[in-house]
Amino acid sequence: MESLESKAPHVLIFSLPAQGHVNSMLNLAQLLSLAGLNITFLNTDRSHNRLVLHTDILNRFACFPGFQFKSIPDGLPADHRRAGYRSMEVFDSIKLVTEPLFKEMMSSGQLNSATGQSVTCIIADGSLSFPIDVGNELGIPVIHFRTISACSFWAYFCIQDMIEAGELPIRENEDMDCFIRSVPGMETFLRIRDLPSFCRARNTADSYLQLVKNMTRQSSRAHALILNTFEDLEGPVLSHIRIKCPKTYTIGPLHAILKSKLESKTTLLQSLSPNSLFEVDKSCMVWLDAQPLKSVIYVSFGSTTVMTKDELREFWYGLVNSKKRFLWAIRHDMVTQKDGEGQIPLELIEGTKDRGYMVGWVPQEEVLAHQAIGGFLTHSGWNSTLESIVAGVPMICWPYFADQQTNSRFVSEVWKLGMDMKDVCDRVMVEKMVNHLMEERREIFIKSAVEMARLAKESVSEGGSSYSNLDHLIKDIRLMSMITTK
Ligand SMILES: O=c1ccn([C@@H]2O[C@H](COP(=O)(O)OP(=O)(O)O[C@H]3O[C@H](CO)[C@@H](O)[C@H](O)[C@H]3O)[C@@H](O)[C@H]2O)c(=O)[nH]1
Ligand SMILES: C[C@H]1CC[C@@H]2C(C(=O)O)=CO[C@@H](O)[C@@H]21
Repeated sequence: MESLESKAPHVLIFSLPAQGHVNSMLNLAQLLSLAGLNITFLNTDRSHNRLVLHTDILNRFACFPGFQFKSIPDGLPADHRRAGYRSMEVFDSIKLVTEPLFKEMMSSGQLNSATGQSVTCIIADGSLSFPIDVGNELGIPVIHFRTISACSFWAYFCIQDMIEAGELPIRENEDMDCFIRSVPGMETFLRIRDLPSFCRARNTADSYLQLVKNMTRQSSRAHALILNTFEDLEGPVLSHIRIKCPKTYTIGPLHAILKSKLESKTTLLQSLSPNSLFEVDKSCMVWLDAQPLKSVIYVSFGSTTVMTKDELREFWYGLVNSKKRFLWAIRHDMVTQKDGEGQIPLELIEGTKDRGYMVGWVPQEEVLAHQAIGGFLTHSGWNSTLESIVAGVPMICWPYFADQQTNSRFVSEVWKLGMDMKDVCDRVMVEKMVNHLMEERREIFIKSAVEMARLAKESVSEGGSSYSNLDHLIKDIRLMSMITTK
């Protein structure tokens, strides 16, 4: 006779080594820990070491007795510049080095909890498919967590259809403003230039195009799919995704749901701090305190974007010429060739002294929530987009790569939360966009930004869609730890 035996749920969470991924996966880990689940968080050695160096992460999770960090090499040399398209090289090294080690760690029990309990469920980064195979071999269910938007996930998912319809590869001299017809639900607004950047490959055999096409389809093989989004934002595209991945849990914005859960546990509120792989410089908060209400445009291109010194100069001139105040987070490795000290034109230095503040890495969530912030010039990374939405801050989008090209189209054309300046980088355009966002067209954007922020907050409050979906996910994880015995 069959009976059900209950094992305490022990979830292994495995993140890709990139800021945008580690950030949202740690937020999920904290939420599941708050719900009483035992969690092992597997990071790469480098991500783990940087988190320990730049955050209070060990302290923050110390209050959860069932929580532990583990780490694994990502196979790249320590001095590898993990920025720009070179960040994609981690997929080769993971295949070569991390994948076999992961199999070994899983089968030898090295990832068991501190009390020796084995893993009952794996939540793997949706850009890694080998954990699904390992889970299948060991009889452990695997949930994919893709840290991008539903709209870009769906565009990736349809790459094969675009190839079969002859829309990819993009032909030489193709009009980039032509609409794409083979991404269901997006026929009336998605242009070629809005496809994830990997779709710009001239050849369908391109290794990155193949990689993102294949990895995305793998999510259908997972037990479930988690997306960091909410129903009111991406409902229509989610109904297409659910045809392929029926159990799709939308539980975002994760940073907001975590904040709302922690607010009800006042003793834990201090555990709300950035999951940063970079050293956070908080000096900008003092500068922001001294700026008038909604007067500052915050500029950041995230953790991976790189740009040439010419592009940097165009942005800089555009900002200074706009005569608006600006706070600019410039990572030390963002510019591909460094300018000589003396080459910065005096008018830029003067314009910045008067109205600007530049810093390496800021506490972004705090910055966006500051009353002095009136706009965000962003690369449209998904975390940044969600953080801006929750803060009700309208955006100018300058997408760099991957999902960002699709996110920026949705921000401007579908959600009307700002403007998209993809594929253009000149000072006149930057100046014009900044003035439109901060002044001329401000009212229109603010109206939709305020409404979307309200919907986002509603979704993470008790009774909201993300709030309930998180409860369902937790129930699902608990159910998985009930194993059938003879
Ligand atoms: O000075 C800064 C700049 C950024 N951030 C934080 O860093 C994160 C950046 O994440 P995101 O906006 O998603 O950008 P990327 O770091 O570029 O993230 C990668 O991962 C994302 C999620 O998969 C993808 O959407 C992006 O395209 C991909 O580049 C956000 O939480 C920001 O709050 C800071 O704390 N301080
Ligand atoms: C390195 C990038 C390729 C795929 C990942 C991604 C995704 O589509 O999930 C988004 O941005 C990146 O960090 C990853």
